[in-house]
Amino acid sequence: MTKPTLETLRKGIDEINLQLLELLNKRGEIAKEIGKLKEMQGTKRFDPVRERESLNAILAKHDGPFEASTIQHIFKEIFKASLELQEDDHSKALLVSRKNKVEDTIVDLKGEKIGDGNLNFIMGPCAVESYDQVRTVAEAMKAQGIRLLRGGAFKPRTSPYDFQGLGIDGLKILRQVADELDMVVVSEIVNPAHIEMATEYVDVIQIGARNMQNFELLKAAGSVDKAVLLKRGLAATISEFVNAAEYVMSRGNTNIILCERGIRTYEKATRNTLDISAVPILKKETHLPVVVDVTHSTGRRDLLLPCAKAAIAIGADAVMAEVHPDPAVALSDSAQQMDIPEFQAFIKELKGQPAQTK
Ligand SMILES: C=C(O[C@@H]1C=C(C(=O)O)C=C[C@H]1O)C(=O)O
Repeated sequence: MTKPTLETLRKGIDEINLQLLELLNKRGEIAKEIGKLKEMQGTKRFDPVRERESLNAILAKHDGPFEASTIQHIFKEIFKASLELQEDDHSKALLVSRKNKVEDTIVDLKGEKIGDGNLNFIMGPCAVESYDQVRTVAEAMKAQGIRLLRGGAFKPRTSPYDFQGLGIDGLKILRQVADELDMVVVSEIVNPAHIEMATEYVDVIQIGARNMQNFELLKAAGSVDKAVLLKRGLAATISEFVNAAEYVMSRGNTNIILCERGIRTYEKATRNTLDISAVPILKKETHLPVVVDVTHSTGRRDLLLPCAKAAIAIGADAVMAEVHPDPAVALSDSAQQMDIPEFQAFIKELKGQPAQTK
């Protein structure tokens, strides 16, 4: 008897591959038929009891050379794929997904559009400290044609002993200044019970990175008629981020702006690592506008401009950054806020950028 050669052995494998392929597809067709029957009967597609019985029957007949656990794993994958075949594509696509809506969502904030192909800016102090502080920054913004005014009134700080924000008084200051100068208020809300109250003062409810998976807050924000700016969590994957946006949209609120604000990595040179590739991924997978917060992602004033340029070049709909009349004495984030001359130079430089390619 001649020993089989590598070539003949591989030929055997090739034939089996094709048999497996044919059998898998035959099995898939049957699973689809079963799916239709279940649809008609109104029964659940996933049937763990049936899967357990099938696995037991398979394992009872199993006799090497693979480990039983390996066989179980392979068949479980087949069951899972069969189950997916039974679910129709539309019911699986998220509301925020491009599969569900091909056109870009444009969020219109009192005439300021985000997501219409033109670059916009969301600027303002990290935290609202006083009327004069907000008014000074807002006037400087207005002079540059920027109307989207951000400012924190409820500040989720890492330390409970750091400045926690002025709360409702801070929202009132923002509203007053915005009304005086015809601007739009973007401010973070941290408590689901505050959402209703906030709608009186803010035009955009910001959900901060630390609350990206605060599902009760997401649901509350999804239930009101106010735009939501949702920041990516510090350690959230893109899929988790997209699902957080889905929580908001599932409650009926379609005015959502996504914000990439850097993620936590091992790198210490910046406060967070700006995940710039998240921008085109989010734009491809969802129909929502995407903003890049260059302040929190970098935590460094010297990196604001280059990172904003990168954000614009890669297709961000808006750039978010913080401005304070005197950053050195700011009650929060003093190392990363721009003063007013720096802000003016920043905008001048960015407005000279070539138009983004879409
Ligand atoms: C095909 C069915 O639907 C699902 C898929 C299964 C499979 O691929 O074997 C088993 C049970 C269900 O979770 C079925 O119910 O028989």
